[in-house]
Amino acid sequence: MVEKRKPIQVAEAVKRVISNDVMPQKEYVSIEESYGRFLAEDLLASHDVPAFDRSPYDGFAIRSEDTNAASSENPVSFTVVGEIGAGYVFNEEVQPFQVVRIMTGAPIPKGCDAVVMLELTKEISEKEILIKRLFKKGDNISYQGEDTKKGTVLVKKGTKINPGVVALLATFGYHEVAVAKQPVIGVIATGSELLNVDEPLAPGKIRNSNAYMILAQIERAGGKAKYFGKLDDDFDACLAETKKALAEVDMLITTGGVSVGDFDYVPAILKELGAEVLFNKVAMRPGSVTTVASLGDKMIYGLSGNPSACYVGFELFVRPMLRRAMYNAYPHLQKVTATLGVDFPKPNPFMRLVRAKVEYQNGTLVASPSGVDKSGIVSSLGGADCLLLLPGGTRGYEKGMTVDVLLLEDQQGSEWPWDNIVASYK
Ligand SMILES: Nc1nc2c(c(=O)[nH]1)N[C@H]1C(S)=C(S)[C@@H](COP(=O)(O)OP(=O)(O)OC[C@H]3O[C@@H](n4cnc5c(N)ncnc54)[C@H](O)[C@@H]3O)O[C@H]1N2
Ligand code: MOO
Ligand SMILES: [Mg+2]
Repeated sequence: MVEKRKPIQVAEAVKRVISNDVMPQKEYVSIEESYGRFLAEDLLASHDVPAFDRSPYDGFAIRSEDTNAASSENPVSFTVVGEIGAGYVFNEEVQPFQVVRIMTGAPIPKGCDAVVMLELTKEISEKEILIKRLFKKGDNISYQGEDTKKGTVLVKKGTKINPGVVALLATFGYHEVAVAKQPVIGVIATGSELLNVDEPLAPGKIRNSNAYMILAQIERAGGKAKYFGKLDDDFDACLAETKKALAEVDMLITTGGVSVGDFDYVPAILKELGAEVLFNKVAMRPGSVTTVASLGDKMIYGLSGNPSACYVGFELFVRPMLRRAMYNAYPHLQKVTATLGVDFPKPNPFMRLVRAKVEYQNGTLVASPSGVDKSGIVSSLGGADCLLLLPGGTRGYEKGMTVDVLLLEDQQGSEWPWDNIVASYK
């Protein structure tokens, strides 16, 4: 007798997954290697920026009070007592009616409280300039700490390091950066029909696309993938490889063999391993047979063999655990609303997660499927940058309705996108 599985709602399934603990770990990498990693500590400003009052222009540092009487009819003469470029300090105190020629980025000399741009002065000689208007204290000065103050938390732990964050790390002298250790995620593809990518097609066979897709998804989410190869549908071989892989990884993904077919061995393998199955049926399309289990402190993801179902299963269930394991507080895909670009007349009792593409049309975000909406489809994946969320129900969807979408390429993420998914805002 075929096993009858009871579907649970998507939100409940995700909840069951993330109720498992993760143990983020820290390691240090050089700043050159930090791009794309996740911060393991808050990024603190270790000093004021700027660290000293400085000139934002090429010009002359002045004592503003000396310009009180200056006007175009009454230009005031100043003596140039020195010159400093960025990186140098003028060490004497500037006296009345003296100025220092100063370049952008150089520290304001003692006694001065304003800067006059070169263009606003008249140079009589190397030693004398004229100023024809009044300047106030603070004119053209970048004050110490105006960019940021010592002790400010500039970037939170768990944030993905982008080029701007790298600039901050460098600014504050973090040449060794505390980043989250990348969780190692094992991948096993199962299926006697699977060919290697470099093999020619043969009757009944297909190339193994899921394994490589998952390796890329792991990398996109920030993890480290470890590929254990493809296996024939053979219980003993699959069990042995699963055991071996589990010993070497933080989490394990298998693809294929999770349904109720004669050669779908994943459920029996989980049983044999003594893993606790969190669910084996989710009220979603594609990916309804997605099975997730835990064994000790490790998660085992039995993703479907159907490419679209496999893809969706990763983004919903693996990605949040991976991101949490890198201190990230927004581990789920970011949810936004968009206008539905096409009709979906056929009702579905399960929530549909349609591989789709978002684009701006006259300033409005419009989401349209990136290909045929079936679980076994691979071609829709290439153009997908979001998943349209169409909750299950008795009615279809019309073009123009406002719907929720999950963004696949966004880095901000979401704390929890699964509340208030509305069937249609109309
Ligand atoms: N009687 C039932 N049959 C099926 C059910 C069901 O509930 N009752 N569920 C269907 C659904 S939904 C899905 S999804 C699939 C899930 O199948 P499995 O996870 O068991 O995967 P396989 O049977 O191994 O393969 C399914 C399909 O995917 C192709 N495949 C497998 N691995 C790969 C790979 N690495 N790269 C590319 N394509 C792959 C495979 O050739 C099959 O075509 O079950 C339904 N059946
Ligand atoms: O799990 Mo299947 O992908 O619902 O088609
Ligand atoms: Mg199957």
